[in-house]
Amino acid sequence: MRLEIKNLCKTYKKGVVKALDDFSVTLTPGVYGLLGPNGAGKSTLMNIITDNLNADSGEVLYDGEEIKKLGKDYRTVLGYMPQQQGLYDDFTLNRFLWYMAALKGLKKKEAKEKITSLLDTVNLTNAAHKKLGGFSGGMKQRALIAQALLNDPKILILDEPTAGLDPKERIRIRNFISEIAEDKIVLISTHVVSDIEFIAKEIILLKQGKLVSHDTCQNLVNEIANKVVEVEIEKEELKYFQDNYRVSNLYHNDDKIVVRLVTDNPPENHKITIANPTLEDLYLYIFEQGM
Ligand SMILES: Nc1ncnc2c1ncn2[C@@H]1O[C@H](COP(=O)(O)OP(=O)(O)OP(=O)(O)O)[C@@H](O)[C@H]1O
Repeated sequence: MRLEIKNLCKTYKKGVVKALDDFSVTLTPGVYGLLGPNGAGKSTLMNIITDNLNADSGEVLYDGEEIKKLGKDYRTVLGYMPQQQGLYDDFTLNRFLWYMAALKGLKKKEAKEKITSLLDTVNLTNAAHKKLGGFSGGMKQRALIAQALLNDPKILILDEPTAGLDPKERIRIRNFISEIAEDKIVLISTHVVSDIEFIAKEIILLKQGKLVSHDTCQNLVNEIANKVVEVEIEKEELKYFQDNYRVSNLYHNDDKIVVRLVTDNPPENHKITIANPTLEDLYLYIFEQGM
């Protein structure tokens, strides 16, 4: 199974805003993390992949066939969790899931089984008869994930699935995504590096609509080997370092401060220790400009 995304371009406001700029990548079963800052083009890409938005040019192919031509056949293999918006606040969760199951064309028996098991999976069985309007942010996220899985999709597109979740829920959802990903193509967009650092087989880095890089987390962080350093500084020096370096972390050590920097040019005249780079360091290296 393959999803080929080829040379996508998309602009808004009559070409003034370039949201996607010749973006290409091929996905096979497994989890992909789509990482980029606000406005990078993540939602635009997901909307095109889910056929909710037309690209200006380029195409998306599912097993060699254009998704536009596949139409309904493509929708039956697709699960999409959009960002929280327009939830049916007056619906109970149960009614919402039955409604979504009907839209996806599930038979009654199939829908009943699926809804029961998904409610358990997302830990919302006890809330099934409560209205969505009274749900917390985390509960809404879990309801949206459940609806995306109703048709047992082969391609699962998740737009910031852990936004608004507390750490316990975040871990639960992350493990669950990892578990179900075996025979699916799962694309997760996020700003939160830890959501995908350990479960993604590849990370796709998107900046101003352009593909910066896509590779395993290990290969990506290897690109900044020797560029991550811990430096012991005086308190008075902190502002200088914050203004002139990418500071990915800092902590106090007696009367000194230790700053973690991601840099091509480590400071001289300081005690420096080379540190093991993380995906968060890489994110900062790529997306924090002008340093
Ligand atoms: N309907 C629209 N009309 C005009 N400009 C838009 C529209 N949708 C998105 N944009 C612009 O296109 C660019 C990409 O936006 P997009 O929402 O795809 O990015 P994103 O990476 O998903 O951002 P976020 O993380 O904030 O959701 C941004 O500059 C955004 O302002």
